Amino acid sequence: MTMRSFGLIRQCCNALVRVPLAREKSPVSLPISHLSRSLTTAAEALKITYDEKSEVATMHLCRKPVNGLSLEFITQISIALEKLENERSCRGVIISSGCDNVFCAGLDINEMLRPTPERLEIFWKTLQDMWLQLFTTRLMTVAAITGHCIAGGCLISSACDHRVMAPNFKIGLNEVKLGIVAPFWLVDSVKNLIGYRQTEWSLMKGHLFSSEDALRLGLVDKVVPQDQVVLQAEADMAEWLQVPDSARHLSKTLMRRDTVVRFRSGREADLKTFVNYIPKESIQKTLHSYVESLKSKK
Ligand SMILES: CC/C=C\C/C=C\C/C=C\C=C\CC(=O)SCCNC(=O)CCNC(=O)[C@H](O)C(C)(C)COP(=O)(O)OP(=O)(O)OC[C@H]1O[C@@H](n2cnc3c(N)ncnc32)[C@H](O)[C@@H]1OP(=O)(O)O
Repeated sequence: MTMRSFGLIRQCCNALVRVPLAREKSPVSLPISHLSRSLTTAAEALKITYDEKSEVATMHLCRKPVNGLSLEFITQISIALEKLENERSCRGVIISSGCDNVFCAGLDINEMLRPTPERLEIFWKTLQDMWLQLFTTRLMTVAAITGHCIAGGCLISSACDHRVMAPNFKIGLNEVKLGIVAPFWLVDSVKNLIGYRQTEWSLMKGHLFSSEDALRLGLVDKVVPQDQVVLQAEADMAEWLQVPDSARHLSKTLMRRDTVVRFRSGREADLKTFVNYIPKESIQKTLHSYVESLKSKK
């Protein structure tokens, strides 16, 4: 197998000074996070490899301990996606995790705790952009879900084209448990997979589905033992790439158009809601208690 890492991407990801490169906005300077805490450096957090033979890249999320989506991390993912999208030979990307038993625990909650208004706004815009990129990319996208996949984690997996998950983990939208509400575009992308009622019910309860239930409902496409998830994702990717790229991408565009149109017309209002809602004292209290409960479960 001929593997090479994307020098350009690594280079880009290591130097996070100006963001974002994503479509639909001009670069802005980033206030450096003093809140976001991770056991990995920005350089270690995202590893991209490319297999020339299969024409498939792997985006390995390694922001320990739980791949919490901080502004810097989302920006890295966004830049990497853009680079892969522009790499003509690349036809697909597998998104995998380097965190034990966690694919992604969603947004880094620290981003929402006592945030500065400026950073909060950039954070949400960058998340919106990253989601749109992933949801509409010409690349075939497969999520290799080797662990829990919660809220923002489900944002990533549900934006992909195909999902392989390990058994006995949790997946879904639990935002209400944090006293917040998932954005409509994330809800729409989950609804596209599992239908209205299951989405409504799980959203209102903050219910996380087991891998097995997720398979039954269509929130994931396959459940295989944890040590086979990546291999299965690679095999499924190879099968998917037998379909001509442009026809596959046009079909995806056709199917996702309504969601994208709704997103584009609602994204400004969604941003306003987020930046107004998160700093509220009542929300801050609930978020704080939630973080405390995570820490005290040990
Ligand atoms: C009308 C109003 C409208 C709109 C409002 C606006 C918009 C909505 C806004 C936001 C949408 C948010 C989506 C999200 O993604 S919120 C995040 C949701 N995620 C979670 O709830 C996951 C929480 N984590 C867990 O359940 C577990 O950690 C686990 C199952 C993923 C893993 O369990 P483990 O036992 O393996 O590990 P832990 O010991 O629990 O965790 C290790 C370490 O990591 C910290 N941590 C976990 N998750 C997060 C996180 N999401 N962000 C930051 N930090 C996290 C955890 O506290 C531990 O830290 P310490 O080692 O104790 O310091």
